[in-house]
Amino acid sequence: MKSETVISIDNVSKKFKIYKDKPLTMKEKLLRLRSNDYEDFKAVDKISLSIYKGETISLIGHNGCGKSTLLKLITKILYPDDGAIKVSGRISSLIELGAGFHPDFTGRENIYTNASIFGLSKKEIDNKLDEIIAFSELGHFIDNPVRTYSSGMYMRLAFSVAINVDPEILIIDEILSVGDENFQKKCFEKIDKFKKNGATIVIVTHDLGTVEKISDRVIWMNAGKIVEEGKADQVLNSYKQHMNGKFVEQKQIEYETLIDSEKEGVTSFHEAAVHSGDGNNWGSKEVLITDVRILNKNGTKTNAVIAQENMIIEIDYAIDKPQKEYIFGIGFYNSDLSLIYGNNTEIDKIKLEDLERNGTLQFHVPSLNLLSGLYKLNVAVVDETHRALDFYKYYMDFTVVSTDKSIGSFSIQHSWTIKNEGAK
Ligand SMILES: Nc1ncnc2c1ncn2[C@@H]1O[C@H](COP(=O)(O)OP(=O)(O)OP(=O)(O)O)[C@@H](O)[C@H]1O
Repeated sequence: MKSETVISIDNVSKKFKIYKDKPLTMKEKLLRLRSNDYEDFKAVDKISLSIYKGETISLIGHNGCGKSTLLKLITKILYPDDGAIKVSGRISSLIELGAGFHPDFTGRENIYTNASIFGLSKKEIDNKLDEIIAFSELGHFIDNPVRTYSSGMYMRLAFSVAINVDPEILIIDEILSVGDENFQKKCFEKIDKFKKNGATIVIVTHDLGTVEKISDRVIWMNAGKIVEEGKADQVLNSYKQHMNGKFVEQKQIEYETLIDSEKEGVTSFHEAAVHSGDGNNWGSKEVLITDVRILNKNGTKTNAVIAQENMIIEIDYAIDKPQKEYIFGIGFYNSDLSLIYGNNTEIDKIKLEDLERNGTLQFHVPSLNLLSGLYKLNVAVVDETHRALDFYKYYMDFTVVSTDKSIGSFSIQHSWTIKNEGAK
């Protein structure tokens, strides 16, 4: 594959100005009510990359990491502050679609002006016209001014032109937002044809399924830099793990904010369960569950955990009336409210007889085998006859994020093999 380099990006940087307090109105400008202070922000930071003829490359990364800026630098919509980009071959881009359309011209007229921007002669456009119109599915609307088009119609026309000019290099930014499902399917078929004909494709999309399907190489960007590049499954796996970590971090912040507001008098999960009167808490109260926490692998209280990591459920209790024996239990429910896992100290043959008046029990999970989703936690203490002392149904919700995309609730270690020889 590593044949001819068609796009060479050499130590390229692009910065934008971020205004701290930009004057907005004339009055603010005249009276200098706000400063015009700004900071330089590097959207693309010293990137070097060679893209080879016939490769399909996907750029991935979270919002604002510089993917679109890099595409715009390749297509010369923007120019780098530093470094150099060399492109060899006819390039067509599906970014800023329809930017060159004149609103008063008809769709047909705009095809001519737009396709000529891509370097096609009048004759070449004549030959392609029917194909472009048919692809756009605009029918007789093609002879109406484009200002009368819906945004979807406008995009379809722009897309049809860009994709039908036989580019050697195709640059695509989030095409999945163009048109309905059938139109998108058609676009993908067309892209597939390009690929088979040896065109080079650079695509930006958040649709990781598409990335996995079409890419020869994936480039993961963060804060204007390349974090990792390589084969799709390898880079996507690192990226998904990173994104799961970010998701959990965000959840953690939300959770901590919630805990802070609880301190300020907002009802806790625990109190809510007791006082809601919706039947989620019952028991004789001779033994009380006073608090329950989920701790992540760092020992931090949380309501979001990463699959395959260590998790601990801590249960604080207070004994009002001592019992002959205590059985503590937990249960996990999925979002359909089906019990997916339950365990208690009796099942595990742990006899709890002479407990301190106040104490804490820990339920250790060295590697949580749940799939991504929202789960509910039940916690209970009962006596040796299973009489409820304190029983919480749905004590709290917790989120699990997993890189395993299997369906259901549990991750199961598995492999697929195919046995051909001798199979009947
Ligand atoms: N013309 C501009 N002026 C100022 N800042 C800009 C400009 N264009 C982009 N930026 C900033 O540069 C950063 C990178 O933007 P870019 O559009 O390249 O990100 P992206 O990775 O494509 O994001 P997304 O996935 O949301 O499309 C962002 O912080 C954005 O706000």
